[in-house]
Amino acid sequence: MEQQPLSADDLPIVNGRVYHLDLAPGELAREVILVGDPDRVPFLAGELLASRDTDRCHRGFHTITGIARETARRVSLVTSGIGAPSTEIVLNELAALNEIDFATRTRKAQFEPLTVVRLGTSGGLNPATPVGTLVLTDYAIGLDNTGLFYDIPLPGPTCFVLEEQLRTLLKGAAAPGARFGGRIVPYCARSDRGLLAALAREATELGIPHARGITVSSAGFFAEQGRGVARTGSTIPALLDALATLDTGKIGLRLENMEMEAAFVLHFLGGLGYRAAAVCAVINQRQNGSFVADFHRQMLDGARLALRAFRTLAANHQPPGNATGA
Ligand SMILES: O=P(O)(O)O[C@H]1O[C@H](CO)[C@@H](O)[C@H]1O
Ligand SMILES: O=c1cc[nH]c(=O)[nH]1
Repeated sequence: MEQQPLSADDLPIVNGRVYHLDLAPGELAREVILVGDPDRVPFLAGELLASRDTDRCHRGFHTITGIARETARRVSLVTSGIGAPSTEIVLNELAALNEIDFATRTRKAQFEPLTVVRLGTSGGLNPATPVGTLVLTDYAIGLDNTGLFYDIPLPGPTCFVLEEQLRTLLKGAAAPGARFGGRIVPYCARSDRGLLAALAREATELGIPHARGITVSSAGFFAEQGRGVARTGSTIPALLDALATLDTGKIGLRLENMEMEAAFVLHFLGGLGYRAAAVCAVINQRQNGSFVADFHRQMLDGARLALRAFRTLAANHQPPGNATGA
């Protein structure tokens, strides 16, 4: 059946470029490092790229594409902005750049999957994991509702168990009489297994302090992460204490960190059949209140892991591996 072209409203394209990122299709590499902070893009580009072919900045979304010095492979450094709603816009536009023929506004008959590593900062939930550690996300629990608008099958039975455990925990921890108690719906996603394994191997090989575990992706930074700064009430004031009691049982993984984008990235890109994983530095310990503001070293380490993992996957011609299994 012939495809209906996407309308100008479905996919806004201005002067041949996607509306928010201001990128044209040839300006995106198939391998992407996605960071929250736009300033991280020129920093990583300056440290890691031998040359650049694209440098665009629009609405705070900075993108630089070029050749990585260490791997001689083309990579795009892309800004997600903060949180799932901003990330949703960015990932849809990346997918459109990869899949849509801008001349006909129809989906190409064939396209290669993107490989995306989210590289960010996070708050530590496991007191045994020191500040400065890179957490490689095995599973991510989304507490934003952006992910719920994408009806993507469960990636496996472990995600089912984690969703149930978190749903029960959040419902039980809500403040008595809270208007929205029991109405925060968690969803679970996981990193591409091949990409995660490659990142872990590289981290071990390079001697970079790292841990693997579960990441909680919140809808905001303050009440959504258990910070009681505002003068309003909170639906789950004891969120951190509640999370600390979670026993994932047989799964054997701990909650390691809390940030704001990983779950949506893994959920959405996994649903497209793309490869995605998340690497986030622990920059503070939520249990003891510490916070460090200089994490350049960790961002460089994380980006190197991603570049090297991209090279390994390409050498092995490994297809995305998130659709089946646990
Ligand atoms: O360092 P980035 O990638 O922005 O990630 C973390 O930092 C921001 C909050 O300070 C959120 O985006 C959170 O996910
Ligand atoms: O505590 C933290 C630290 C970084 N990013 C977050 O979202 N939370």
